[in-house]
Amino acid sequence: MRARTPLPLAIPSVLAIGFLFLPLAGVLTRTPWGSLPSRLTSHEVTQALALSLTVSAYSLALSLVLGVPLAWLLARVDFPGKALVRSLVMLPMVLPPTVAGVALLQGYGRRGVLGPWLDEWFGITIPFTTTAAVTASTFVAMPFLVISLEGALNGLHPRYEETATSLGATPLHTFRTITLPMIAPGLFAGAALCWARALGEFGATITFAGNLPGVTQTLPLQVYLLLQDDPEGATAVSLLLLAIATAVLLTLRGHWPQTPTAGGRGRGGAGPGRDVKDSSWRVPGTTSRDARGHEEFSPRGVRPAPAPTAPTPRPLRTTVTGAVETTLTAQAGTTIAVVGPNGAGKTTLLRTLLALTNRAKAETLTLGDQDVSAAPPHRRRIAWVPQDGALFPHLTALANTAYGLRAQGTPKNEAHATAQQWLDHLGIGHLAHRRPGLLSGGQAQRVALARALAAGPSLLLLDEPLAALDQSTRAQVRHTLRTHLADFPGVCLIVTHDPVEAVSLADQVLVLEDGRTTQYAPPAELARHPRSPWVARMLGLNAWPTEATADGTLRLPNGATLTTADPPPTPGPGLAVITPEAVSLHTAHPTATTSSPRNVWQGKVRELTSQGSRMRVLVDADLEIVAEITPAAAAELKLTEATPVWAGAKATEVRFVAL
Ligand SMILES: Nc1ncnc2c1ncn2[C@@H]1O[C@H](COP(=O)(O)OP(=O)(O)OP(=O)(O)O)[C@@H](O)[C@H]1O
Repeated sequence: MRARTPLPLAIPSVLAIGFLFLPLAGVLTRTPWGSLPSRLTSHEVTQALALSLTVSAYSLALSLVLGVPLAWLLARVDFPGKALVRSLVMLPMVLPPTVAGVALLQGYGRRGVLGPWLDEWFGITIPFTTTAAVTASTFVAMPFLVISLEGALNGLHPRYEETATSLGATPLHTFRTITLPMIAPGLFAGAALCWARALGEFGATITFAGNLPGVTQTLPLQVYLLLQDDPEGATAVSLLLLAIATAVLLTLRGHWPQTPTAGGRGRGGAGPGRDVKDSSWRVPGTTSRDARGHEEFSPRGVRPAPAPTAPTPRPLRTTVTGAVETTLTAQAGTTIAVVGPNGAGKTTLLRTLLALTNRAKAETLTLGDQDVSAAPPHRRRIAWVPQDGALFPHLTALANTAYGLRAQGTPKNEAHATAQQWLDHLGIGHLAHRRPGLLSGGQAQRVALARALAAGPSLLLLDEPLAALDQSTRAQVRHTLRTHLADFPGVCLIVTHDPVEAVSLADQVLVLEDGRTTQYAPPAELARHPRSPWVARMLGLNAWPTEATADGTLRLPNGATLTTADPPPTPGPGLAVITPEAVSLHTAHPTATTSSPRNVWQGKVRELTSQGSRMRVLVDADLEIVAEITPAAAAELKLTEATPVWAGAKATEVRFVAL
């Protein structure tokens, strides 16, 4: 239900509307409707109209040629004095037009800064010519195009262009096929505003170009002239300008940059900011089961089509230095999970391999027998699937999937046929003609994977591919990923925060902490010998850095000691690890009971969470320790937050991992 408009807001709003509308109503009521056709078809008016259209068209063309690159520069390049340049661009928007005319005279007039040179070198005189009218119009109108386009470019997340590049598109191809279509509404709106402003330009034109019929006398100038001895004629021409301006605004409806329209710019696919749980973008008539990506792996019971031709297997060898330091070698067909705390450098590592950042450098990057360390992003054959998929919203699932092949020069029919095979292979062939805006999060992720695989990469980079999906879709897409990564002959790096994903999808786990490699090992090795407290905790274990002493006890940083039944043969640093299931909880000191663990801590329950059919209890003692117990045991102990408890672990349950 819509909220009622509050009266204190409604009254000034109505007044504002009246204030704006009244003068326009005046024009409408005072227009000499009877003589309107003859007045508007008179020689003077048609001549001025033709001149106005010519001047505004040239002005638009000039603004596009100069303004588009300038907008791109302002939006995409950091350079000294950028704020100053932006202010300069906006200045003509706020400058009184007559002042703009005076400035133009001082710049390009006969006695201006550039005028004498133009006259001397080229014999060109600008003032009081049609060129002057075009110059004046461009001066005041171009800022509208630049500002509007800069806004559109800023609103376009670079992820789209970067993904296109990773699929093999050259910068020019990316600009033509991704940037331009995606900023088209902003460009269109900016161009229309620029043209309309040029059409209505008066002050700068009359000052710099004069009022010469057939040369510089545009419609606004004619209105001014007519007003002096034919007010009705002025009203008639004003109506013409009013009609043109209204037509422009009506055409622009819904094309304003930043207008939050459904499926608008930058929101296609699982685009940035998209809530994949939002059901509003589902296809009408599809069941939630369909729209959430369930049961679609084998639509209509058909087995997924076989994979189209795959690239030759290529192992990976790389050494990365800078903000991230790591050395990786992996056999072809290996899936590597990249894990680590927030800010550890996982995304930076992927962007380094893609050559999309200068914060770190792949000193060596060899894929198979090819050294691509110095190759630009589009020649590396490294396909990237960003976290949200970044499907190109203006292309269908099929065209998205064919994008890499098309960018690499494959003819359209062939590329589309191969793309269809990939979509079939991933079980989403029936969605080929849908735009990303009509795909669910799970479907969009599969299309993004199909698009990456279809480009024939040697290295596949997946940045948290399941992060934006809800739990049940996540399980489905994980299954799809596992199936298809098993077939992928190159190396695949998956960034993830989810230990289940790391363990279930990967052959190797790369642990990054603070930009450095803590561990690079198979998941089982990670579980057996976690090399840092973070790794152990990621795997759900209790772990503390410790120092094994000569007497066989483990000394913790806070001075406390742990007793282990299996003391290390030599003293040294390591991790003390206890599984949560091995921690027992008691309401009294356990020495008073039959079971008597050698390690006992007194503390308070800080947090209780359920984990499947078990309860995880976080206890604050001298150290933080997690116990995993049954709900029945939790109920028996009457555990709630802040309940005082004793936590115990037998010496046989304390494991020492040497570092
Ligand atoms: N463009 C940048 N300029 C400077 N520092 C950056 C830039 N991007 C990221 N960083 C910093 O680099 C470090 C690593 O960031 P990165 O995004 O690679 O981490 P991450 O492991 O992917 O983190 P998360 O798990 O939160 O996504 C962080 O400290 C981050 O603040």
